[in-house]
Amino acid sequence: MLTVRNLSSRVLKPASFAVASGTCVAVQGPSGAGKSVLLRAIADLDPAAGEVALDGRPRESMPAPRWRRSVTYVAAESGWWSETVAGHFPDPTAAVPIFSELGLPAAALDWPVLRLSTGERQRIALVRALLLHPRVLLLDEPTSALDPEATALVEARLRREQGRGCAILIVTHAAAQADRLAARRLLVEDGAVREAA
Ligand SMILES: Nc1ncnc2c1ncn2[C@@H]1O[C@H](COP(=O)(O)OP(=O)(O)OP(=O)(O)O)[C@@H](O)[C@H]1O
Repeated sequence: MLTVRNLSSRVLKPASFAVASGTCVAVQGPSGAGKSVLLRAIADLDPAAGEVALDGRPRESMPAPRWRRSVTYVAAESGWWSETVAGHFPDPTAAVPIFSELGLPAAALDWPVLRLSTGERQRIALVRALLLHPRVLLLDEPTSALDPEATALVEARLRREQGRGCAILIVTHAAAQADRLAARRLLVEDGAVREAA
């Protein structure tokens, strides 16, 4: 269970909600409303006041890198620090089965990052996060550049993550995707977060 209480920042108005293990919550709202800011604040990537806890354990009780491995943020545009795809994986062979699940060929490990399409980047960034076996996935528009087939593959994988108890917060502008994946919706408007009816 991820618990957020009075989480606030320069952009974010105090937000309180919980996401149970194995459930998915869609985060929706207009462009610039604060959806990414919310996810980044939960992941402890930007300064924010308030309390965030995982299964009752406050995030202050663990080192920040450990928190971010358990509560993993996948940005809309991820960072890359190595020339090839394989350079982003401590154990590239472990990535191969998930590549396949997401419709990526194993050969993509040898590709230079520079040649990757936006949709390939999105999926490979997701693989990086999945290999951490996080307790919570914070996904920022993870399928915005994908065709319907690849989107379906990603959604199937996310359902499996839920099945193993992962809690998911997914920012999506696609109402149909929220319907398919999420049991609840959070609406972000002008930095304020509320439960959608
Ligand atoms: N570090 C920051 N300091 C000040 N303002 C910021 C910071 N980061 C983002 N903002 C602003 O906060 C607002 C919310 O940004 P955010 O990226 O969360 O929007 P969003 O809801 O994710 O939008 P989109 O759907 O377009 O991705 C924007 O006006 C943005 O310019």
